[in-house]
Amino acid sequence: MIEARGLTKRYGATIAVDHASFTVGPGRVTGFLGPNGAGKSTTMRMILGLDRPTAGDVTVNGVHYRSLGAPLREVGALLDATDVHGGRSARNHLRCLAQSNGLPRRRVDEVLDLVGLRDVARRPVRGFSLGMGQRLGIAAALLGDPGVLMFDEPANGLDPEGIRWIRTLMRRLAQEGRTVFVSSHLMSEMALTADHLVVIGRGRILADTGMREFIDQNAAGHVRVRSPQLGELARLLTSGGRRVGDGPDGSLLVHGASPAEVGDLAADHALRVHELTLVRPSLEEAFMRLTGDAVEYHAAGTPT
Ligand SMILES: Nc1ncnc2c1ncn2[C@@H]1O[C@H](COP(=O)(O)OP(=O)(O)OP(=O)(O)O)[C@@H](O)[C@H]1O
Repeated sequence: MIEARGLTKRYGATIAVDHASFTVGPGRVTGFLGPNGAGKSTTMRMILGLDRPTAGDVTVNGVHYRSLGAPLREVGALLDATDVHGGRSARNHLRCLAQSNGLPRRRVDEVLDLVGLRDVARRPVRGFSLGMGQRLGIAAALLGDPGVLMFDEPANGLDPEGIRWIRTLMRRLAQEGRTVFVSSHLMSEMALTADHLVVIGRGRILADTGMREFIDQNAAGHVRVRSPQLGELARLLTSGGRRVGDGPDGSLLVHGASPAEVGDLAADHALRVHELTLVRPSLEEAFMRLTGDAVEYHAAGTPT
């Protein structure tokens, strides 16, 4: 369990994290979302005692990270996977970590197996690809078999198979009852992985809610219709106060009506319908709606 109360971090005139209060509970994957510069890494660094809060407080299992007796047994974290001595082999890197944290040596081979690095365990880390480096970082996070895990952009550099692997791993860790807190900019991936979301924008917590609720509260779905009499159906819909737009491949997108309402209207006027699909809103749409005002850097021509 991670608990933040009024957590605040200032860097000079910049407020990186602004009175953030949230709880990350066990047994589920909690996604940590926010635009670039929103304060995610700063928050994670404060959880791990790497940055000192300007105000407020954050604890892991009720204790400040710096007060934990055996930190790696309580919290495993992947923050910056490149932060490894390049001349060492993967196995030696993990052995050093195990030794300095009083963890059993046999655990090193267990985690190497777990992340699929056993075959390259003797190779110097400097020759590792980005994806192999991510796996090694994850192995280090798992070394102490901790109940709380934090991953900052874990899918960074992973290929599709690797992305699926990390998703399955995180879900399994949560099913085992662990607290899993993960930041990512990959919305479609997050939609498949997280049960719960904490969303931050310009340092402030904008949402702390379940995945389904978050999407439903922040975006609306629409109905996709195909009909050989689409023009007529569109006229009926707009005169009834519905908003319509052009969809892909000559379909019509109807906003503010259910499939049943569109189907009934068509039937009432003897119009043939070839497709009637409810298109649910995506996490990406909901995220963009909520954080639109909190985005610091927009590319020219990007709708806000
Ligand atoms: N050491 C620092 N000194 C000064 N400002 C900092 C420092 N670290 C972070 N900041 C600022 O704090 C804000 C939050 O940064 P942070 O890296 O936490 O955001 P983030 O959500 O992790 O972003 P990203 O998604 O781009 O990784 C930014 O405005 C950043 O420039």
